[in-house]
Amino acid sequence: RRRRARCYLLDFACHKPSDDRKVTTEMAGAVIERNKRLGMPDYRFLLKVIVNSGIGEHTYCPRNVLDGREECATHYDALEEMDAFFDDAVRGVFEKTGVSPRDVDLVVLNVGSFSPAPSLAARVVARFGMREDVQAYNLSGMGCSAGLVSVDLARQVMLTRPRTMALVVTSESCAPNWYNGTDKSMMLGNCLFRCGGAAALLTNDPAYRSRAKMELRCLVRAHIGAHDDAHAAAVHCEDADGRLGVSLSKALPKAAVRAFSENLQRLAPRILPAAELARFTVRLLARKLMRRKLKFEGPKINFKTGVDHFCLHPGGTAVIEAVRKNLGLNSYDVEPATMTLHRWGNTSASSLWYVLSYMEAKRRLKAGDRVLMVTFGSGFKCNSCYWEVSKDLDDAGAWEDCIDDYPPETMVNPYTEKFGWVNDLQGQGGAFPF
Ligand SMILES: CC(C)(COP(=O)(O)OP(=O)(O)OC[C@H]1O[C@@H](n2cnc3c(N)ncnc32)[C@H](O)[C@@H]1OP(=O)(O)O)[C@@H](O)C(=O)NCCC(=O)NCCSC(=O)CC(=O)O
Repeated sequence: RRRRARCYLLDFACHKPSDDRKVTTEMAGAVIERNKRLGMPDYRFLLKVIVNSGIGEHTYCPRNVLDGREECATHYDALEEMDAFFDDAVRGVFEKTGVSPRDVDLVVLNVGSFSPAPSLAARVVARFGMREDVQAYNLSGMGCSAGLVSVDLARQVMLTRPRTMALVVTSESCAPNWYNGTDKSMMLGNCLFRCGGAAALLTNDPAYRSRAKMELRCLVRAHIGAHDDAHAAAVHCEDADGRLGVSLSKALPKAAVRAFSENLQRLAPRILPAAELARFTVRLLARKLMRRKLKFEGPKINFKTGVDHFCLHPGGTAVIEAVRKNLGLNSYDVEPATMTLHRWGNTSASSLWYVLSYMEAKRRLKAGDRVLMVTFGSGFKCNSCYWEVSKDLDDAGAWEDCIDDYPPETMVNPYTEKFGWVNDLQGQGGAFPF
């Protein structure tokens, strides 16, 4: 049973869409101009959010948006986006590892807001010619935290099956999910979410141990959906005019922190050294005895005593900042998440694999290092997992052609320079003189 409980990350690959799908400032301006429902206050709102979003000029959009068809996406558009991802990242992880699709025993796929029949997991099985006895699971509707739900599911199945090779496929569908209305909490999604995806091979087969990049030490899931405000923090819904989109509430960063502390309460005893836990207990008791009059500086519990690298979901600047403050991290610790947001945007559940890839490309990950992955998602959930790095890692992956440019000299994007004039114009309406 102990052998089956092992879970090795053999390798992973992140999707890099083709260059012609990049969302430049001009291209974003053209999409905004096309939406005739928007007025001057909406332009100002969009400008403010895009400028402060932490997103650069190299993120990717689906082809239908590029072609000006964001209001009338077809089923084919959604499938085309997924196929481009499969052909790049899924094929990529097979090529990197030399594992054949016919060696795969288990497929776990998560894509939140596109759930065709046959399922996308079945599409992967068919596209790569997998065996007839492959087990395929398809998760949807689970938001940005689903990547670790997939890892958990693969791990749970592996507990019952020795020598299993699992393919975990993680993405989000952007093509049919562009929001065309004027509800601010839903317009936010257009500014943050971008195309991306990742595929990872996990196994409990000890024969692969020496080739594995990391070994999973523990995985903890917290779900605070029983609280109404947390449940309503990220919702796929229609606005007052019946236009579909994802509503992100202003309370989302607060829900993230709440779910995070639930998660950490269970995670900390499993990953932190006894000395740090003892220090924290003493501090807690002292505070209780002094009836909370004692004031302590710094983080309540020091996660750096058990974690070398923090692989955080780049949900948005406010989400990264809330986690940074909560854990008492510095800018070096959150650099991988911040740079991922800048280069790729929020690619939902696959984001954390880009963050991990950044760490690897920067040669931060050395044998024996401990990596904490933390993701947040609708529900509201916080899932985390704790890995031990098996060897020094240096694969630049999807960052290969740009890793030396990060961190950039300035994180300021050119939106203010090009569209700052919307703040100078008076009035509520009017055309967008792009
Ligand atoms: C959107 C931001 C980049 C904006 O940054 P700013 O520094 O400009 O912050 P700010 O608070 O002043 O916000 C600017 C303006 O946007 C408005 N604003 C902010 N958040 C809003 C929201 N959710 N709905 C409606 N309006 C909103 C503010 O009121 C303000 O308007 P005014 O100027 O009129 O007062 C940041 O707030 C941010 O990162 N928010 C979190 C984004 C988020 O929810 N990410 C999670 C994605 S979901 C995810 O990853 C997981 C999942 O759910 O599955």
